[in-house]
Amino acid sequence: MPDIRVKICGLRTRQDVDTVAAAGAAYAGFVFFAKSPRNLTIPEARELTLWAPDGLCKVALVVDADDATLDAIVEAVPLDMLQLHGRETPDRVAEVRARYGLPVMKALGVADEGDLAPLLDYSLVADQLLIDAKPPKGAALPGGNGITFDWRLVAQRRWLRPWMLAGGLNPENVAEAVRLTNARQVDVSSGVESAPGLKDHARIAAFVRAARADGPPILR
Ligand SMILES: O=C(O)c1ccccc1NCC(=O)[C@H](O)[C@H](O)COP(=O)(O)O
Repeated sequence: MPDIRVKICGLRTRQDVDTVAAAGAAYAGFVFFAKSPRNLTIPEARELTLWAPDGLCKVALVVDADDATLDAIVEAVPLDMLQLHGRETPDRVAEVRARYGLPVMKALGVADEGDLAPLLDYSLVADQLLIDAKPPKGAALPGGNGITFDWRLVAQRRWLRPWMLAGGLNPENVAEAVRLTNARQVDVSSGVESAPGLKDHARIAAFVRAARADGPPILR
């Protein structure tokens, strides 16, 4: 079975970064969204991304960020990818990609079949797609809410670009999610936390093992 690539999102400390790298995750996500318990300032993110080892893909997550905000982030923080997690249009995705010369992953929320249609348009302009659960009405955060969607909607699906499954994944359910959907990449945030914004290092290691082994998690 080909390797499953794992993204752990919402890292806030050097220990988080070390744990993610040691566990063998491929991507580390850093959140720039003031309302999030995982939010980082630009200097904090710079410090963590400089600390991160080579080979770990450093992803900045933004929500409907304007050029000035993105300019400030990209100027100060060494990054490998931008994740757009708001209502960015396909044109805006293309604009961001061209302006910064960085790969762009566009996140889209899914609750039912009708939410899948826009994925085609975005797959023409983004480098990757992140298929997440749609946030509940009135939610403060567009992601990181720890809720799943019906994985059968994306089971065995392919788009023009690589895609990543997200939304309510955790060490206990990720193997089943991978088995059912055939996702080759998975993303998690709250499912590896002990409290909002506080990463649980044992759960990070268990998540990566479970995602890759397609078997039950071993929590040590
Ligand atoms: O994680 C956040 O706080 C966040 C805030 C604003 C926009 C997006 C956010 N997270 C995006 C992610 O990539 C999460 O990993 C993804 O939504 C899955 O989260 P979870 O269901 O908690 O695993």
